[in-house]
Amino acid sequence: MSIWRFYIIVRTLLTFGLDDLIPARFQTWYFKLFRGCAFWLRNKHPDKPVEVRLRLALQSLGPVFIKFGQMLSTRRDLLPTEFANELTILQDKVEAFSGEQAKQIIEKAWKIHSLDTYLESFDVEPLASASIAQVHSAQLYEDSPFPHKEIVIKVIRPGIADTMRADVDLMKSMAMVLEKILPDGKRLRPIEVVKEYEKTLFDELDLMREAANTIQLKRNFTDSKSLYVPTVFSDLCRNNIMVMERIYGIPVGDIDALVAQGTNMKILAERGVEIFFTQVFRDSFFHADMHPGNIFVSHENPNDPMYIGIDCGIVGTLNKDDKRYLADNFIAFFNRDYRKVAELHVDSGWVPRDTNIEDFEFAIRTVCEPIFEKPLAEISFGHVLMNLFNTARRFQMEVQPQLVLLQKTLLYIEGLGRQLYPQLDLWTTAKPFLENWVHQQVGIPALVRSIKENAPFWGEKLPELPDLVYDALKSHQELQHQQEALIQVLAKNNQKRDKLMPQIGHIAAISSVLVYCLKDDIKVASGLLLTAIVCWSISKYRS
Ligand SMILES: Nc1ncnc2c1ncn2[C@@H]1O[C@H](COP(=O)(O)OP(=O)(O)OP(=O)(O)O)[C@@H](O)[C@H]1O
Repeated sequence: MSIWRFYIIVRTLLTFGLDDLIPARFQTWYFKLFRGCAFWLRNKHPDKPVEVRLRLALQSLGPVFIKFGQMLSTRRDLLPTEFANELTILQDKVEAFSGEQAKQIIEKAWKIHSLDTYLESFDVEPLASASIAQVHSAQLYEDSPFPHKEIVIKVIRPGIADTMRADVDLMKSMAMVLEKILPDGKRLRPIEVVKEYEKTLFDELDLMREAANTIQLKRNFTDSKSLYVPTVFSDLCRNNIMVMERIYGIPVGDIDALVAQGTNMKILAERGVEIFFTQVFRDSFFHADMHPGNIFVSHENPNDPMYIGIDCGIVGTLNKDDKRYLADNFIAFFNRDYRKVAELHVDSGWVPRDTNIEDFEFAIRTVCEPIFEKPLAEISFGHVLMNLFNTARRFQMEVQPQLVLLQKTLLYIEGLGRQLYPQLDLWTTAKPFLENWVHQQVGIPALVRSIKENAPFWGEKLPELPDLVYDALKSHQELQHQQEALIQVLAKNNQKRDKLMPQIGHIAAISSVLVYCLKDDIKVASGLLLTAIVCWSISKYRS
């Protein structure tokens, strides 16, 4: 851990007066003494509210803290609303690194001496520069084996992995301290929050992963009229480099340009919601970094507009249970059946079995009923989900990260849809997707689907079937032989046992006569005679 970096962080936090966030009872006399002596670390922004100071401090601490703040802004269960609102406006602005350096990184990754080997030209001026990577445009040779000449190359910022590692380690240490000193430390789980963040952050560093995600998304939307995903040239991709077709479109946030080219805004807004629900309920694979910088609209066919999606660094995947959870809850919600929502949570084991259903139902009703004061068309699914998660967490539900990612994406999509077309009726657009999915899960369609799903397995096993039948018949025959042999052995044993009984009977009868004649003992003689009678009777009964 770098002492200097630690000092910078402490200095930033103090000069933005964030020690105000430490509860009074933890502001010990030695802390106050230190604070008083450190005159060069005075709060330089006393006029600003503390949430604004927090945002500015994170902004000045660089990419790792900026992205952390952005992630925290979606955790309204952990942060007060004014803090969460403020953190949503954190900007990921960083200075570009030199184009020459980008060239060297690419040459090293491709193991070539000069980019001329593959590229006709390379634009040293970056197209865009973000905290983790920078994007350059380039042109391939006319006769290159790749399908597009105009390409972009995304290059990971040099040294960023080390900076991120050092910052995340420092964050973890701070989280440990916070968990101990904050009165609400146990509930806020700062260590877990940082670990969750660490995973997302380091995933973004691997561009092979992003390339694979992009290829998957493109495959899912092959021949789609709604979404185009640029082609990735996987042969040229490396962990720190990604090469893809260059796309030309209107950034989705540029409403004026969209209107100017005569885009049908209603269809565009509806398609955004449709694409999202198709990804969730059909593909179980969704783009989870839907900020406006990653979404473009094609110049072609403005009346039948098509989106272009880039940057699949963060994607979410859902399993069957997650989808069931979403569909069942949404439908119960829109029927305002809070009891059902509570029961679903308990029956499925999402909240502990001993949860008081009435309390849970009441808590959900309290947060959701005000949402339904609005007309159905204006309701935000994202807010419904957010309120549900926050309530469920109070009842000890561990909300899975993929569901949090989905809820965040949903908020983006809804915001975007309403920005494009304020009258967008979300419920009408989304309902068919939910109902269709639920319909697919029960009854005949579910049976047909299950047969379809298992068909490849049976198709694979079918050629082996005659051999399997032959083997089964053969072993049945062998078993029959073994069974017959066994019956014979048992029959022999039974014969022996059948002879034994009368013999014992005879011996007992003779002994009875002898005992009576020689010993004159009537009791023993009668006992032996009785034994003889029993043995004869048994052998008689068996035969
Ligand atoms: N295939 C492409 N064609 C044209 N421009 C592109 C392409 N890919 C990326 N860009 C440009 O580069 C910008 C940044 O790309 P991208 O979002 O992939 O990078 P990033 O480092 O993940 O950025 P951020 O974290 O801000 O999303 C885009 O907003 C877009 O302007």
